[in-house]
Amino acid sequence: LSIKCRVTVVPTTPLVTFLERVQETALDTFGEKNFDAKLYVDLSLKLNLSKTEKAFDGLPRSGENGTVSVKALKEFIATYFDDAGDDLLYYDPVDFVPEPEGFLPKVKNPEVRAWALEVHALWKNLSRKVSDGVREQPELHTLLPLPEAVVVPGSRFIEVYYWDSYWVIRGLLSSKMYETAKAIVTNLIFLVDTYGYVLNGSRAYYTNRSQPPLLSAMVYEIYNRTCDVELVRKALPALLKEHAFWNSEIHKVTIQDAQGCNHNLSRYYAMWNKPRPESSTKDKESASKFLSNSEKQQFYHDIASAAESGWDFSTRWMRNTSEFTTLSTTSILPVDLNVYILKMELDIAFLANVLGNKATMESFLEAAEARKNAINSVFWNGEKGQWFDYRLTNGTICKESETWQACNQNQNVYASNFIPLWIDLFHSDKGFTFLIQSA
Ligand SMILES: OC[C@H]1O[C@H](O[C@H]2O[C@H](CO)[C@@H](O)[C@H](O)[C@H]2O)[C@H](O)[C@@H](O)[C@@H]1O
Repeated sequence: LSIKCRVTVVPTTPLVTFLERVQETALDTFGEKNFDAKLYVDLSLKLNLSKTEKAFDGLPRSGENGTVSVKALKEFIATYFDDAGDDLLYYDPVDFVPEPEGFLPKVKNPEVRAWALEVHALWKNLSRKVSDGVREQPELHTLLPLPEAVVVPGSRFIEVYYWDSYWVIRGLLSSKMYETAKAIVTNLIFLVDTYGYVLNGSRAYYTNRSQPPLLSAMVYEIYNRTCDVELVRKALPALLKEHAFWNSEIHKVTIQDAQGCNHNLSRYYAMWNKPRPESSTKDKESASKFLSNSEKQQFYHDIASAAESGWDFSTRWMRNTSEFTTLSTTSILPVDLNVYILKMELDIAFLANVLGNKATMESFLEAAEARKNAINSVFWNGEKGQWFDYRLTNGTICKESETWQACNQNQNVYASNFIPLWIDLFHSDKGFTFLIQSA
């Protein structure tokens, strides 16, 4: 009756595959000290891929392992590639002013205000625009051609990230930078239109997974500040598509409670079963303990799914908390993901109402009610006053449904056990009352 869940794999680009080879060679040549695998998959080509590959294959190699010398590899990289980050240009955000009018009116302490203004000034440092070259010849870049200006997390993360954008937007709204906030949402909608979901980040090697789904929360926050109905009109179809993605066959799991009631919940489930290109050398080393190809593939799938959770990497996803190779992200129903999807359902209902679309509003209020019940039936633990992640008995097997067992709740304490308190719906009962009483 049960069948093995197939892992859908979203193929990457020939450029990413080639850059992984360069990455591996660089590790052999330059050694582990200060090695950052991501740097190599962020390089962009100066010439076309076949010419570059030909030159790479022609590099002189020596010794048993065919090592390339430091000098030859440095020369090859300088000749054939632009530096990582060269394809993203510094950008002056249109709505940035050094001290916005009405900035954080409740913050009176002068030192805290000065610090807040320093943080505010970071928006200028972190704003970028994808260069025209990426749009003209996308095959030379792993950076994706987003249409609008972007705000990047910074440091080695020189592309847009999905869930980082939520906090970026919260900050931008405090800084009164509404246009920049809307541009970020436009980019994320572009990703949904192009791929069917918001990618982990705007790189060709991130197309196989998403990240904690907070797009609806971004639209909701912006609408509350700006009352921009056009933004809502543009966003709603993308939000409906994203909701379908997180409830798709691979993400959705049904749990039957003791009363025989079925509850649908979602899990992280990347569409990938190979090393992550941005950390390929590290992932291969971690997987070297497994002998069979299918065990390796399962492990890679769970690594990419942990990256999809935004919690890469936490003991939360491990069967044995001291052994990384027991990572089993896809066999866990996470509290936080389901709360984000519940929030998405409530936001969609709210936004549909803004557009006068009553049918969508009603169907999403119903979906939210069902998920709230599922969260309380499957995750809530009255004795401990928390919502716990739920371990599936056999996550890789697709069954019609699985019967709830108390022993499958992971009773370790993580911040995510309290995420339901983010949603007003949970304030009147359970954890909130419990926390107030304990306090
Ligand atoms: O701030 C950006 C993100 O940084 C971390 O994850 C990202 O880097 C990983 C390795 O380079 C990659 O595998 C992962 O998919 C990326 O999202 C952090 O864990 C994320 O929470 C954060 O969004």
